[in-house]
Amino acid sequence: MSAPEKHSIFVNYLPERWKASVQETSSPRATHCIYWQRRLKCLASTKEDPSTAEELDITFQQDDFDQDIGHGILQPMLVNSDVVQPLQERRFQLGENHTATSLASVVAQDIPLNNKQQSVMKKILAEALAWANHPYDASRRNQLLLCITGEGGTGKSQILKAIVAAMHLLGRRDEIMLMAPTGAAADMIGGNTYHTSLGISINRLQKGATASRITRLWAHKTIVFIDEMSMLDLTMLSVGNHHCMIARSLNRSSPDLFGGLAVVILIGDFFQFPPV
Ligand SMILES: Nc1ncnc2c1ncn2[C@@H]1O[C@H](COP(=O)(O)OP(=O)(O)OP(=O)(O)O)[C@@H](O)[C@H]1O
Repeated sequence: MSAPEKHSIFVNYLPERWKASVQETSSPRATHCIYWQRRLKCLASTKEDPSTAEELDITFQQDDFDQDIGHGILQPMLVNSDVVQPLQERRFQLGENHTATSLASVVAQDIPLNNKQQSVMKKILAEALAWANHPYDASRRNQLLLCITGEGGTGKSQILKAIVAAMHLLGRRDEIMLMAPTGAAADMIGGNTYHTSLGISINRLQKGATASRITRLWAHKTIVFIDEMSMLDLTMLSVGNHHCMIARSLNRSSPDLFGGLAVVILIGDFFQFPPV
């Protein structure tokens, strides 16, 4: 159908009192503009002018507006993925006597986890629960050193996300250190860079201030995640380990890694990014 034909059909469809002004214009685009302008004006004045309301009712019978939502205003609506239960509700579900298994199943309601992810998560949480409120004790401590690897998209970060959520439920989110070798990778997990977290700097003048900040940062930590591990070479890992040992005031002869934190987790895939 040609544009003028469409235009005349459209004009015929309009209420009588609008036709005159619309017919004065020859362009279909201009007609549309006038039409919508008038309708929007009518929407705003429906209450004050009953005759306009009547006319609108007739016009809207062939329209795709949903009048139930009130004056055609679009309302924000929740979709399924937005319906996340409030923290308090999840804590109530969890109860006082929680275990790693019950904690994992509560978290899995919001963050889907497959069997492998769940078992890794339970292992980490069991350790975190066992060491809650315990000061470092080298004679008792058996560090959990974990390496989570797999191709991109296999759900490694999902485990991290679930652990953070679980610790948040327990009110122990602050006990997790999240770091990655680059700013972009650190951003992805809501953490800091490896260098910032461990005070690794080439600027010697800042050393004193950095040392006290790092000591405070690493106090009362239970779990450390190092994401994108393939981007760290052995030297950088060793430097980080050394800085952490100092920050946590660990005896230098101790065989424990990363300041003797209960859980040390490296995540990544050696087939992805090489050391930076
Ligand atoms: N068990 C699961 N059920 C449903 N979706 C999942 C599950 N595990 C992970 N996903 C989804 O799959 C996608 C990839 O997961 P994730 O980012 O954890 O992979 P990854 O192994 O960390 O990838 P990369 O190495 O690229 O960072 C994400 O959108 C995540 O939400």
